[in-house]
Amino acid sequence: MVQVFKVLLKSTKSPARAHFRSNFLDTLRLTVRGGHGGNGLPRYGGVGGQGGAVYFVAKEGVTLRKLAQGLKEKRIVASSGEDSSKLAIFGRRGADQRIEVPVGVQVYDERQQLMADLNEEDATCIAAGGGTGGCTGNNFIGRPGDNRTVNLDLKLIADVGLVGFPNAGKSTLLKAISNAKPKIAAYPFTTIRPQIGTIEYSDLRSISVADLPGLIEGAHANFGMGHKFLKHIERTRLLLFMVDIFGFQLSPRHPHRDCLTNIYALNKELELYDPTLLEKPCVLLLNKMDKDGASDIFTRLKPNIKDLESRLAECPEEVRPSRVLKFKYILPISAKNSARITQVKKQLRESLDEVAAEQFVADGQQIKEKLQQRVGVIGPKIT
Ligand SMILES: Nc1nc2c(ncn2[C@@H]2O[C@H](COP(=O)(O)OP(=O)(O)OP(=O)(O)O)[C@@H](O)[C@H]2O)c(=O)[nH]1
Repeated sequence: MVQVFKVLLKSTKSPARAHFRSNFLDTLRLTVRGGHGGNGLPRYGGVGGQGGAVYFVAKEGVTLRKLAQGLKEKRIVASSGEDSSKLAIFGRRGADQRIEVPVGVQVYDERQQLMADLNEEDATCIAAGGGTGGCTGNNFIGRPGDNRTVNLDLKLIADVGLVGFPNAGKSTLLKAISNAKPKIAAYPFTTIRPQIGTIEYSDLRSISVADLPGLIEGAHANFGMGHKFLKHIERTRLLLFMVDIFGFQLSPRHPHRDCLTNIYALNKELELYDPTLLEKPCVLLLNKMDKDGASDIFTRLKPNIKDLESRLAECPEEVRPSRVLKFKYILPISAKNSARITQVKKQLRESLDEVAAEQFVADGQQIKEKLQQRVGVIGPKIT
């Protein structure tokens, strides 16, 4: 009987669902409390030890999932400071709680105010300070430490953010240009977590590319996974758009959109998420050029893709952006056959170098302006 139940219960578990379960965790909510300050000793003027603090340190290789699994509970409390005593007039400080978090985590308090942006290795943030020890200022009664709920929000850091609708061939491209091993299948939503691949060049230069899945038309209205993964795009320096040259249809209930309309739709989704993203430099890849008829479509649409304003009026209103993208490069490729992949790598590198050069000039100008403001008109002349 037990065996029968076991079999029956097992059979209710759909194998397909297991595939959709993602191990990726990019937000984590924790309660943190600094240690209580130790009491002072009024008779001897003894000072209680300060409570320990809870602090976060950014470390490569740490993931939020590992962190969550490593914690016994989602409440982290630092130790209290020691009371002052005749033997130890100055009470010992309570032990801190050091929590390692992934690089790229932003720490928000309960009011959703940003407390810290831990975007480089060893960046540190005190999440909850310890209470002060008892002393003359507080009648020798130790104070409680900070107590708050914090949200850890991970935003991946990559040089290039790869965006496109499902089934465009993003995973295939990532596999062809980098060391990543994403899952590839002929149905949409195969990729259910952001993947990062690294492109290695012969001169040891490397560029990281993040495949940001789940973007669909209407994601801004929380369709599908909504904009869950789009936040990761904020920290990329270059956007790499990918569309299927034959267009895309999300489901039989949705209209089939041709390649140009899909570019407008991607443009619109980004605009709705954050209009400043449209200012990022971007490159467009038109994929599946190996298939029959692809070259004709490309020849026909190329002038319109180069100048997206030209056919904007014909674009269906629901996917029409108010500001169009301007691509640095437009490349027809076949990710599957690795056709023009070397050129993609080359263009990505060149585009990033251009971005870095522009940033360098902009930073220089900013420093100059700041210096000029500081020295004013009577200071030394800054050229
Ligand atoms: N003919 C052809 N098929 C391709 C090409 N690139 C990808 N495909 C196929 O298109 C399908 C989808 O490819 P994926 O790489 O999984 O697409 P994706 O954009 O990562 O899809 P999601 O995981 O749903 O976001 C697969 O069947 C691929 O084999 C190409 O250049 N030519």
